[in-house]
Amino acid sequence: MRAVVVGSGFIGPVHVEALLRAGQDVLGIVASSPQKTTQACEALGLRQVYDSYEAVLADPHVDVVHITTPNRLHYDMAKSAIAAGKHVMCEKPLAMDSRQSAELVHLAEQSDVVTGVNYNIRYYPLCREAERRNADGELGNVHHVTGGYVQDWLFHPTDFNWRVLSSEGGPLRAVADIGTHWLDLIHFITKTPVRSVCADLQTVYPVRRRPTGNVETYSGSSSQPQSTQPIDIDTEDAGSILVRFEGGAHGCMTVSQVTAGRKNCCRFEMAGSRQTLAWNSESPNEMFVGHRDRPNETLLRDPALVGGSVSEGISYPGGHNEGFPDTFKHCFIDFYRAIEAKQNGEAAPTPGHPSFADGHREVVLCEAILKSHHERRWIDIGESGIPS
Ligand SMILES: NC(=O)C1=CN([C@@H]2O[C@H](COP(=O)(O)OP(=O)(O)OC[C@H]3O[C@@H](n4cnc5c(N)ncnc54)[C@H](OP(=O)(O)O)[C@@H]3O)[C@@H](O)[C@H]2O)C=CC1
Ligand SMILES: O=C1CO[C@H](CO)[C@@H](O)[C@@H]1O
Repeated sequence: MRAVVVGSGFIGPVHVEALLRAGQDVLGIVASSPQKTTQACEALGLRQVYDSYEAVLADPHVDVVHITTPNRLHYDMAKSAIAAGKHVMCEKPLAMDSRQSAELVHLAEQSDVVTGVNYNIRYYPLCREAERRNADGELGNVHHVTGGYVQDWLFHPTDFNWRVLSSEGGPLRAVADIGTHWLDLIHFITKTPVRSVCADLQTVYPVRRRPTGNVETYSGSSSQPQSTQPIDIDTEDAGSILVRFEGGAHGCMTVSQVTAGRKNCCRFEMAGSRQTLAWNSESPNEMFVGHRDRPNETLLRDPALVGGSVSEGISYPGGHNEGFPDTFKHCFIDFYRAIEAKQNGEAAPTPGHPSFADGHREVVLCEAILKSHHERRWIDIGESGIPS
């Protein structure tokens, strides 16, 4: 398969590297200007310098596009890629609102292309082992799930990124940007949808200082001091969200982008009727397995120590640690297998890559969370996906 990545900021190059490690052919990367495109292609050793996204879509040699641009561009770019007959791997969140994400699901269903949303955290091997333990009944009935996703890269009021503006990233920020990773992960492990939410969101800095130049994600600590101007912030820095799952399990998710010292910490503790599982993305190669009547265990990521087919998603032996970039590689391996299966008229492999329907579910949850916060009450999400 021949892929092109769109967006050359923080995560675009991660897609390129993961694709190359997954054995795919990457033709080029497209940035926001011809000059940046040339620079990015040179830095990554890519041969094809496209003038524009339109030129990518017009090129019959391109099979797949990876969309890694700011959130506000996902809908239009994904829609035009589907119309051009390209397979699409889109970064999360899938779209700015559920009208857009529902339309993308519909367009994908009507097309012959394979589509996906990069909820990569599912691809940490021990998260897959948690999914297997739940499916095989080792966890028992899940009573409740706690945890969330916290970071510190927007800790100072002088930290700035397009995500803090609802016009660029969507009306929810911390919840959409990182909370949806947690919600997707818990859904992946439990296969149980969230049916109600009760949210309390917090904007710690209602005004931030915006640098007058461009700022790439995570560039805050390394960038030179520059001139800034005050800007009103209309998105949340943090939030506490109670959830109720279908079937009655309870949950509690915390999100924050202003928690000093937590660099990129997605964690869960899942209490089942037979055991408890706890995992943290900052030490992703170990998982706590809690017992009531015998000593607790620490399970290390090791292909020899996991069950079912989980070892197929592990590339290195125990002790040879895997991390963030490897999750992209494994997500893309699954995605490209689904493309191959479709082309051969075979069923898609299971459990499969995160789909546009998964992406839409997360956008719907974001809307329910925002509604709950505004109306200061529990909001139900029905089978139809419409919050009430
Ligand atoms: N799954 C994951 O783990 C992660 C997912 N993401 C998601 O990826 C997306 C991008 O995030 P991130 O990389 O952090 O953001 P960045 O701002 O670092 O990068 C986005 C890039 O897109 C470029 N861009 C803007 N408009 C266009 C255009 N029309 N055509 C081509 N390129 C364009 C920007 O260029 P310029 O700066 O010149 O405007 C910038 O280089 C977001 O949706 C985010 O949620 C991000 C990080 C991790
Ligand atoms: O996984 C991730 C790490 O942090 C980034 C910045 O908040 C997110 O956008 C991203 O999805």
